[in-house]
Amino acid sequence: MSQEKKWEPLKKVGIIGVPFEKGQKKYGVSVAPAALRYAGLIQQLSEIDGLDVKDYGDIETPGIEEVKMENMAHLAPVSACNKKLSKRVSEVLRDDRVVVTIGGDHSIGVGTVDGHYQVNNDMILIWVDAHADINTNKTSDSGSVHGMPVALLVKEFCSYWPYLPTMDWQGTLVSLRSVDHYERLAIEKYKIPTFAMEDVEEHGIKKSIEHVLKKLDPENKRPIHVSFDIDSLDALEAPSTGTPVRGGLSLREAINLMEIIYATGRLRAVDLVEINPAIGDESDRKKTIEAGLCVLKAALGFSRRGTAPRGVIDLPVQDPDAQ
Ligand SMILES: NC(=[NH2+])NCCC[C@H](N)C(=O)O
Ligand SMILES: [Mn+2]
Ligand SMILES: [Mn+2]
Repeated sequence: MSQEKKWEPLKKVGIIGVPFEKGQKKYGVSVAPAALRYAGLIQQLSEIDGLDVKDYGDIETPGIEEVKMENMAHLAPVSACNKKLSKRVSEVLRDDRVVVTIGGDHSIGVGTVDGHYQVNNDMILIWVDAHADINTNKTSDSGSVHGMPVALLVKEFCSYWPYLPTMDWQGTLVSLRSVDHYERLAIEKYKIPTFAMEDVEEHGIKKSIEHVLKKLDPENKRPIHVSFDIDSLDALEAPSTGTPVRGGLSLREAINLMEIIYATGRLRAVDLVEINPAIGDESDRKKTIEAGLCVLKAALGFSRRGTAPRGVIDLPVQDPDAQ
C-alpha cells in the first residue's frame, strides 16, 4: 500500500488516553492521561502550525475478572485493555490521523502496536526505553507485564508463550541502559537491533536514529511507530516514573530524535507511557509532564525555531493617527 506513496507529515492527529496501571505495581501511572490533559495537552498540540487535533477520549476496562497465569500479574485486565485499545488505534489510523496514545504503563504497547499492525502491516517499531521490555513470564524477576510487551509482540518469541498472536514487524530498541540478564540473551539470540546508551554516546543521537531508520527501512517507505517510555530520559529530566534510571537521554536528545522521525513524514503512531504523577514532589511532576509534552510536540511538527503567523506577510506598523 505504501510503496508508491510520497510521504509527508500528516497534519491530523487523534489522541487516546489509557488510564491503565496493572502492568506494574505502583499506584499513579493511570492518572497520567488526566494529568497531561490538565496540563494543556490538547491545547498545546493544537497550537502547532496547521495541526488538527481530535480527542478520542479514554479506554476504560473496569471490572475484569482476574485469571491466574504463572509470574504474569493481572493478565486478564491487561489483555482486555489491549484488545480495546488495539481497535481504537486502528480506528484513528483509518480516520487518516497520526495516533497519539497516552498511557498508562508500557504493557499498553501491545495494544497500540497491534492496532497499528492491523492497518499498516509493513510498519516499523522504534521502542525508546531505558529497559528492553523483552522478558517473558519465565525470565521476569518482577512478573509485571510492562517488562514483557516486546516479547509479547515479536514472532521469534511465540514458542515461549502458550498462546497470543505475534507479529512480523521489524523493531529496534533505543536508549537501553537497564537490561536484565535473560533479556540480553534474548537480544543476542534473535539479533534484535538495539541502540544502548553506549551507542548514543559514540555516534550522537542524530546519527544513531538515522542509522536505525536506515537499517529497518532502507527504502524509506514504511510507516513508523514510536513507543516512547518516559524513563528513556535521564531520571533527572523525568523523575516521576516507576522505574527511573540515571544516565539516560537528555530532553534535548529526545526532542531531536522525535524531530528527525517527524521529518521522515512517515510517523503514524506515538505512545507516551510510564509518566507517574504520584511519584515525587510537585516540581518532579511538573518536570516530567513538561518533558512528555515537549517530546510529543517535537514528534508532531513543533518547530524550535518558531513559526510565523499564517497568511501574514509583514509586521504590524504604528497607526499614524493613533494618539
Ligand atoms: N516499561 C517499563 N518501565 N519496564 C520496566 C521493566 C523493568 C524490569 N526489566 C522488569 O521486567 O520488571
Ligand atoms: Mn518500557
Ligand atoms: Mn522503561
